Amino acid sequence: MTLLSVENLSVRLGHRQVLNGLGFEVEAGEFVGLIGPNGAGKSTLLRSVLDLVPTQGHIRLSGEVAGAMNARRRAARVAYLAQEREIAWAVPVETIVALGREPHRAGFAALTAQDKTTIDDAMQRMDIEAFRDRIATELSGGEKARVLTARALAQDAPLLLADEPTAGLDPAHQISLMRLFASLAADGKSVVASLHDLGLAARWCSRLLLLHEGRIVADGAPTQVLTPHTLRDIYGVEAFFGEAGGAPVIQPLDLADVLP
Ligand SMILES: Nc1ncnc2c1ncn2[C@@H]1O[C@H](COP(=O)(O)OP(=O)(O)OP(=O)(O)O)[C@@H](O)[C@H]1O
Repeated sequence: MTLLSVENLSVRLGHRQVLNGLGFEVEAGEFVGLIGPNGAGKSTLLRSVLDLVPTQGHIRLSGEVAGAMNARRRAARVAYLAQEREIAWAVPVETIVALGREPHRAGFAALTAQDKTTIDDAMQRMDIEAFRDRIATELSGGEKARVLTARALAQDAPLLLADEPTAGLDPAHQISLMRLFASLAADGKSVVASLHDLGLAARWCSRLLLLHEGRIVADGAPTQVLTPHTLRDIYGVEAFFGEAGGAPVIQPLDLADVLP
């Protein structure tokens, strides 16, 4: 089943043409890494799906035109983790995570047993149970990131869009998150995550979309997309390519114009 369909998507912000006629589909069960250098258009692409920027083209969520949906209907189909990790409200962590259940609740109805189970599950997955009663604004950057990810998970939408979800996380929590996203995909959901860590992207994503200057320049399996050629041409780096435990290992080493 196609959870996201993007056709001929263009976005202009101010005087800049940020996205240029993008097209791709995301099927249920995919963990797609959205990669590309700074300014390539990754956040803008994710924000387009949420109708947060003016777009031209066609975006469908589970077959339905995204722009025509009200916020509640959209939230039932797609959860979004924004790049900004600020939490404005000085309320307990659990209250922030519970906001993820809003699209499933009628008005100010109390949380159901199902809501509570989903919230507990999201907190456990993000390893934040220990500080469920702490005030969210008083947490560290990485802890806040985990709280906001838990909120997106609690939304329990079939598609999760995450903007640099591993930023600010320590290595163990980065790997846990990539494992979690891979397991969500294995359960039939889809995740599209923008990533700068090419090693994590290569190892855990089922597919990579490489953006450059507002266009998709490669789309496919990680080893097809991340080649010495694309790393040099698009990122301007030389990298080590290897393999461990049946998955690719990619480690950028130096700037392409520095190495002999
Ligand atoms: N409101 C805006 N007005 C004008 N240009 C903008 C606006 N927002 C973003 N841009 C430009 O659009 C381009 C793409 O930005 P975007 O944030 O989508 O890139 P990105 O791939 O997510 O980058 P990064 O990896 O640095 O987060 C950038 O050149 C940026 O300067």
